[in-house]
Amino acid sequence: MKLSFKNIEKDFSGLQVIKNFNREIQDGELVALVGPSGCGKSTLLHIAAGLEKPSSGDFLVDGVPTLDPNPERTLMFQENALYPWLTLGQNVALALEFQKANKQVALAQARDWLDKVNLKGFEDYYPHQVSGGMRQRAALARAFISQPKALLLDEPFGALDALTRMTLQDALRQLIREARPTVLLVTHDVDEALFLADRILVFSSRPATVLKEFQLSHHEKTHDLSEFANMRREILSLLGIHAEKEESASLEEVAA
Ligand SMILES: Nc1ncnc2c1ncn2[C@@H]1O[C@H](COP(=O)(O)OP(=O)(O)OP(=O)(O)O)[C@@H](O)[C@H]1O
Repeated sequence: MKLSFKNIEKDFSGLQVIKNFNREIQDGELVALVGPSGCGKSTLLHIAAGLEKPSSGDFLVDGVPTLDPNPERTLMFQENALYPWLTLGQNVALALEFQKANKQVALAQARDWLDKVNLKGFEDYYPHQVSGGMRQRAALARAFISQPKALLLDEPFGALDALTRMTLQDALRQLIREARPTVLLVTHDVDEALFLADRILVFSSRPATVLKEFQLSHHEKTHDLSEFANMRREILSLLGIHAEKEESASLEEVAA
C-alpha cells in the first residue's frame, strides 16, 4: 500500500503543527519519523490513520484521496492498548471480531499469532498478569492478525526498558519480513529508527518540516549499529543532542 502526503498542513485552533509536508511511502517500505517532542509526528500518523483531517493538502492511499479510518491501516500505540477485562487471546481475537469474523475462528487464529510472538501458553492470562514487554508482544499480535496493508506505529516500545525493547524490535522485524506491510514508525529512539527503518525523516520543532532525510541500505542489520555511527551522530546533532567526540573526551577529562 502506497501512502502519499501532498502539501499537508495542519493547525489546531491557529497553532500550526505541520507545514507543507510532502512525501511518498512506497509499498512495503518502513519509514521512521523522528523529531523533537510535540513537533507533530503523531499528528501525521493520525492523518494517515484517518483520525485527524489535514487543514489543507491531500493524504492518498494508493493514489486515492482518503480521509476515513480503515482496518487496512492499523494504528498501534505505546502502551495500555489492551482491554484489561479481556485475556490476551480475547484481546488479539477482537481485532478479527471487529471485522465480523466468527468468534471461535478468531480465537483459534489469535492462538497462532500469540505463538508467533512467543506467547504460547499465555492466551488465558489477563494483561495485568504479564509483563509490559509481553503486553506489547500481544499488542503486536493484535496489530498483525488482521493483516493490515499499512501499520502506523506510535512509539510502540517507548515504555519498555532497553533490553526488552530490543527483543521486541527483533519480533517486529520478523513479523514485518513475513507480512511486508508499509510502516510509518514514530520513535524517539534513534537506534530503533536505524535498526528498523529503510528511510528516516528527521523533523524540526513545531511546525514540523523535514530537516533531513536518511536512506538506509537494505542489507542485513544487527543491533550493532557501529557502521551507522556517522548517520547516528548527524541525526542526534539535528535533534540538538551533542554526540561529538571532543565533548565525550572532555567529559572523560572532567570525570578523571
Ligand atoms: N487533537 C488536538 N487538539 C489540539 N492540539 C493538538 C491535538 N493533537 C495534537 N495537538 C498539538 O499538536 C502539537 C503536536 O502534537 P503531536 O502529538 O503530533 O506531537 P509529537 O511530535 O508526536 O510529540 P511527542 O513526540 O511528544 O509524542 C502539540 O502541541 C499538541 O499539543
